Amino acid sequence: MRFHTRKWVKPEDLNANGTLFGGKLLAWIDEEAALYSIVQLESKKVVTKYMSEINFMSTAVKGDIVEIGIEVIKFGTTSISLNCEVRNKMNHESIVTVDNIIMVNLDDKGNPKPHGKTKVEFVKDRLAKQEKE
Ligand SMILES: CCCCCCCCCCCCCCCC(=O)SCCNC(=O)CCNC(=O)[C@H](O)C(C)(C)COP(=O)(O)OP(=O)(O)OC[C@H]1O[C@@H](n2cnc3c(N)ncnc32)[C@H](O)[C@@H]1OP(=O)(O)O
Repeated sequence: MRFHTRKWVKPEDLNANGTLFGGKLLAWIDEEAALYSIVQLESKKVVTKYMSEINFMSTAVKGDIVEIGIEVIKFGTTSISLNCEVRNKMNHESIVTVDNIIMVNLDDKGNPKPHGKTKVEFVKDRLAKQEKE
């Protein structure tokens, strides 16, 4: 799994117990899944369709640095299925895992649209290919 994004836990991210608010963490995960899908599918019209069970394993406190990892489980026809883990950057303790996030590529009318992708691509490879052409 690649951990692309780091977040710093700030006072405004805390719940009444002084630990990282779960809703904030889910917003970070949703944004990360959307960004990852937009890059992979080369489409700006991507929505979250489904999130599986969310397992909170440990917490984070003010000042902690957390990192968000995403990996592709499957490229579907209009969808992409992702797996996500958020962990403490310094000790790699797992904070939350989401086994299955389904993101769907949409057309201009908001209907599912085939994305044509079958494997993970890297932007640097796409750019190198464009340069050769
Ligand atoms: C110039 C300015 C540019 C700005 C540029 C900025 C861009 C920055 C944008 C950021 C964007 C952020 C986005 C954040 C993420 C949200 O917050 S998105 C908001 C929350 N989500 C929504 O509102 C979605 C609401 N749902 C829907 O609109 C409809 O359900 C959908 C998504 C169109 C799907 O419709 P549907 O009839 O269920 O479609 P269906 O054909 O049955 O299924 C489609 C695919 O999903 C799969 N699927 C459906 N249900 C399930 C399920 N329960 N389990 C597994 N798979 C499922 C199907 O298997 C199918 O996959 P494929 O086999 O085709 O691969």
